[in-house]
Amino acid sequence: MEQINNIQVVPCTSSNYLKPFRVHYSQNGTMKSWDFMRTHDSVSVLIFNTTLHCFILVKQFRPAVYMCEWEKSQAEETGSEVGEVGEVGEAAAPPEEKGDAENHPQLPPASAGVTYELCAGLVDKPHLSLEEIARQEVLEECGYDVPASKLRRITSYRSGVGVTGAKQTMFYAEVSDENRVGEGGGEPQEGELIEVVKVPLHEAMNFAYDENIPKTMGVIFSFIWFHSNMLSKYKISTNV
Ligand SMILES: Nc1ncnc2c1ncn2[C@@H]1O[C@H](COP(=O)(O)OP(=O)(O)O[C@H]2O[C@H](CO)[C@@H](O)[C@H](O)[C@H]2O)[C@@H](O)[C@H]1O
Ligand SMILES: [Mg+2]
Repeated sequence: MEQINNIQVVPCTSSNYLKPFRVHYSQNGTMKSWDFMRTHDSVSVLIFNTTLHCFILVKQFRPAVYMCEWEKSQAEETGSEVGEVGEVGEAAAPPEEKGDAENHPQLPPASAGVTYELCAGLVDKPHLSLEEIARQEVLEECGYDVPASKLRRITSYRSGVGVTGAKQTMFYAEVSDENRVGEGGGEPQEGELIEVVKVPLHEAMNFAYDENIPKTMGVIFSFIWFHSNMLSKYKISTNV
């Protein structure tokens, strides 16, 4: 269980991960503007362990998810509406007054910010192919060593079309226990704290649609993709 405290929200004035802009443009003769964020593209990987017949997901604390819950709890506490974007910063009091779960048991538990996700990573190394980046993420986050050539491209899509428009490319990797070379868990020097989670194949569809399990769209889509494309290969032993 994560322990989150000393929360402090400050304006983000420069970042290696995102840059906000406003674009003005003319569409069919009408002047318009749009606020957007430049971010990195990304890769994600559906990992299926053929020895254990389970999917390998990662589970991690996501500050952005937690802050949505945090803002909701602040609004409930003060009786105000959940604010406009930007008000999180204004509502945030210094940590000694507000940001500490011990003094403020009404703060959401850390688990409110933990999500189940596909193994994924940012495309931030221009000299590497998407497959090579995906391979590294599988190794670092989940501890399986699979050659880039064994990664099968499922598809790509735009994530966050209203705000970032970034492209994510999804891969499928079949692994076995023999490919397991470590614990995974992410790169500690990058501050990554990742838990590797197994979802048995026969539980996957219930998992996908269970709204009590916080997860990304990638998990849901990829489980359905597996169901319609790969299931026949594994059907006999799973009775699905
Ligand atoms: N906004 C941010 N602020 C501060 N530090 C940050 C940051 N974004 C990344 N980092 C740092 O970069 C490290 C590496 O992150 P990854 O490359 O694994 O991407 P991540 O899995 O977070 O996003 C992947 O997964 C999520 C969820 O699926 C997708 O939204 C995303 O596009 C995909 O790359 C993080 O552990 C953190 O240290
Ligand atoms: Mg990641």
